[in-house]
Amino acid sequence: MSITTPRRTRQATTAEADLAPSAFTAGARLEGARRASEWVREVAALTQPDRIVWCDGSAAEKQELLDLLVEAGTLLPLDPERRPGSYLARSAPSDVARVESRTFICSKDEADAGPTNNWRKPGAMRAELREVFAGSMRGRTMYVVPFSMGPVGGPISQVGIEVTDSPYVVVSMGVMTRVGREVMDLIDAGAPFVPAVHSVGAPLAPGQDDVAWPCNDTKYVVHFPESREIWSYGSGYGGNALLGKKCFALRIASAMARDEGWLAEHMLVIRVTSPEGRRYHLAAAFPSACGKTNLAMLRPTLPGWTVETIGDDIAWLRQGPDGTLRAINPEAGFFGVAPGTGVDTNPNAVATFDRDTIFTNVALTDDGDVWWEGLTPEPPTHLVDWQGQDWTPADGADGRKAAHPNSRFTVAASQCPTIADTWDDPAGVPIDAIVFGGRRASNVPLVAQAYGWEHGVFMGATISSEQTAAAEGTVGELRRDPFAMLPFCGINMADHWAHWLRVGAALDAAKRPEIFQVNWFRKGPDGSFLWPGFGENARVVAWIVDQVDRARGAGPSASSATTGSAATATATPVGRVPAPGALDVGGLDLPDGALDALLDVPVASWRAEADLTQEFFDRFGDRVPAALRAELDALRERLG
Ligand SMILES: Nc1nc2c(ncn2[C@@H]2O[C@H](COP(=O)(O)OP(=O)(O)OP(=O)(O)O)[C@@H](O)[C@H]2O)c(=O)[nH]1
Ligand SMILES: O=C([O-])CC(=O)C(=O)O
Ligand SMILES: [Mn+2]
Repeated sequence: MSITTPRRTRQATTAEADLAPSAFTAGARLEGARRASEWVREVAALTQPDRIVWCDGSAAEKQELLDLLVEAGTLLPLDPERRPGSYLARSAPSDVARVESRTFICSKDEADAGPTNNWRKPGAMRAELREVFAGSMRGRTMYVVPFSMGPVGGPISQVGIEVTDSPYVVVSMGVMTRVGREVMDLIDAGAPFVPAVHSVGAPLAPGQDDVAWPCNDTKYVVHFPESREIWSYGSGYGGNALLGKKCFALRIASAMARDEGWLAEHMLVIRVTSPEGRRYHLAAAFPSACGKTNLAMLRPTLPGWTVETIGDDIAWLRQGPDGTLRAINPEAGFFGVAPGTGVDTNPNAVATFDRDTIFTNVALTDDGDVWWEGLTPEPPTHLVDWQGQDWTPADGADGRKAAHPNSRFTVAASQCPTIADTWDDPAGVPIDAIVFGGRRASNVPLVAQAYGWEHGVFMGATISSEQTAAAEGTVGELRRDPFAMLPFCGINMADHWAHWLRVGAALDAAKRPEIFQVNWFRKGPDGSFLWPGFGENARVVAWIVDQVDRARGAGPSASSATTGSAATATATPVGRVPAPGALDVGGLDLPDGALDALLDVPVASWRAEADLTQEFFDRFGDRVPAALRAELDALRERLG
């Protein structure tokens, strides 16, 4: 099979090159096959690729592209005995994470982007893009990738087309989304699609040799929320270049969701089964590199409990015909953080990427396998690091990492041993609890339950977290990351909160999810984590679902009764935390006083935090919903 579908394979002609790039004046969502090929022609006229290839998402096409990438030096095949069907990519050292300073929301009205986004006037941005994209694909092939976010044709799903000059992006999109003819058939039949243009921004002059990881120092990740368009330039890195993921499924989708009454969130989704066989679904929002993939693949240490994976990064939620809030995972793969992912912390992830995986910016072992900090307790005696340099444990002792802190694995969700049989149900799964989290060394308790939907939205709106390596910037710096959506919200963040209040109000109280906040990252005075985390987080999950049962009057579960506690929760100013004895810590080797320290709500620092919340809210002026201002007042009252 060829990587081209003959009907659509075509050379860009001079006549096309003369066409005015009217894609830049798109006002409404593009519809239908004619508009798809017209749009592709317009982009080609602007970017001037040597060749246009329409992708069909087949296995043969994938293999052809992989072979091409190996030949180009972008991918290094790993040892087929140790890691069948797997490859290592080393990016340019400057192209390793999302570029938030170069990410733009170009709504017509600046206030619709809000103070947390970089806004540019759409017209001015279009002019700028026209310049950088002009001829940007010269000497390269432009691939046309029709993709679906969510099961193809599902009631919560959406389709898009990404054109890209990066075969690495094509292969990755094939793992992360559903690519293929069925998607093109939907578009041919008139389904509206999100047009997404990507170029690495490295045109080749005739005869010029390519580099292994073409990219450009100038980068743009641009969204036009009203016309639902995406333009990305200069980067090959996941979150900047796989446009179905953050750009579409979060930034564009958050605008669609606001207009259409649903939710697009940076959330994992899991199915939890208690020892009595009761089933629950949790959706949890943590900022980048704060534990979503790990919670999504949790292997419970509590006997009798099961956790199954629905999604690890993005959820689309919508009220279903039965009145429950239903969630789908719009993705088809995982683009997971490698460092810290090991046999001890996340054995399910390790089993997932045992084959058919693309690793980016990890280290290479002498026997043709991969390694990174945390994969095994001890590093091999020799490695080639993520930049292709020799590395020994002595370098590690000097603080030189073998793998980039934001190195990643790209792998199909279907390979996960704990994937739920409902993970790709087009109708989604009914959500019982929503969890917000962040990386906080102090103040924020291990777990707290909101006093109601509005308080829960307040919790989500006020999350702060220490910055990680997933984006450029200073790692460890504390920043507000409301709903874990700070870098991903395509609308004014305060409007996102108002939208959550509306969605909650429209749900039947008996079916409305309970809202919680968690923090796996609280530290003791010696700077080490107080909570063991990972599989032990099942203990917190068990308390959460027991609280859900109680809120619904379903009565305590037998498993919670074994902890022998009548009152399961204690009211604190920030929410209900587990009452003494209510959190099952049996068999856990916690240091003396650790549990009290984990659940402590220090009033003085929370008063200071409330003042900071007021300052934060003030940045959004009168767009902050009155209900959230009232929640801040109520918090201050509880703090005394
Ligand atoms: N201490 C501790 N670390 C954790 C825990 N869960 C995850 N981590 C670490 O946090 C880092 C990121 O975890 P992930 O689960 O990949 O983060 P994510 O939220 O899926 O990140 P994105 O893909 O960037 O959105 C890894 O190094 C993990 O090992 C936990 O419970 N405790
Ligand atoms: O999008 C990416 O590059 C990876 C990711 O999940 C995040 O940063 O939250
Ligand atoms: Mn993410």
